[in-house]
Amino acid sequence: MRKKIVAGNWKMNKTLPEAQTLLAEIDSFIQLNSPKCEVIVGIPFIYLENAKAKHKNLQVYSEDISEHRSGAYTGEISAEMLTSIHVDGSIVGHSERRQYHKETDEQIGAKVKIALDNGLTPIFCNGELLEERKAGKHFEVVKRQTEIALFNLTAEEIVKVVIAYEPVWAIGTGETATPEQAQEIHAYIRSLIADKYGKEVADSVSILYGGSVKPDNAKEIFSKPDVDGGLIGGASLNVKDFGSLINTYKEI
Ligand SMILES: O=C[C@H](O)COP(=O)(O)O
Repeated sequence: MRKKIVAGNWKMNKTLPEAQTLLAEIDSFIQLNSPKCEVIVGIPFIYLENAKAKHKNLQVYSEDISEHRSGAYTGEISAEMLTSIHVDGSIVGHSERRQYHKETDEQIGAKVKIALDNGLTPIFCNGELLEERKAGKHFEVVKRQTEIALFNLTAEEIVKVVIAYEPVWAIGTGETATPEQAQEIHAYIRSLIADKYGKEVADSVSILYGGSVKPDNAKEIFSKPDVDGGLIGGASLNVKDFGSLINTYKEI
């Protein structure tokens, strides 16, 4: 049975006091509510050390990672640095990194690999732009992104990757893919993995949906058979909404 996961991605939000308050609230929520899914918080680099030091049981992820191991890469944060402060994983290839920092599928593949090599769980993001969806190219785009970034991995490696399908047109827009659209493309991604690595491997990879998931639409989306949870932006910024999304798994 593959893992069900509710992961937050704070993006570039929260000051240190705000971050500390929200992390403490999420930690208490988990202790009081015994979630039926894994809970992950993806937070800005500068809060990671403090978060892991204060909340040992929280799964804390960075929002990015360097594709390089070490050296003259000013401003970059390496996998080794992250593991040295006990970070659990990294979001990799988010569409905002692809769009604003021009990250390529090849670079994203290198980031996935370096995360795995250092014992960090990568949440690998894929997903099409609005114009690609309108042109009916979403399957083709997601196939290319997935194959280039992941299909050099071994079966033992790919089962450690979490995939997050995030249609770019649904991120922060209030517009979500319908549960049927999410199911269709999640099943397609799983079929790509099955064709390359076999059904058993494909069935063990968690595929999250991201894009305007809120308490009022989560149950329908998370109930689909190939949707294993969500990568949550806006609704992960307060404990009421994030907690409600986590508790959705008690109703499914
Ligand atoms: O990483 C999270 C996604 O970009 C979704 O963001 P959103 O829930 O604010 O639409």
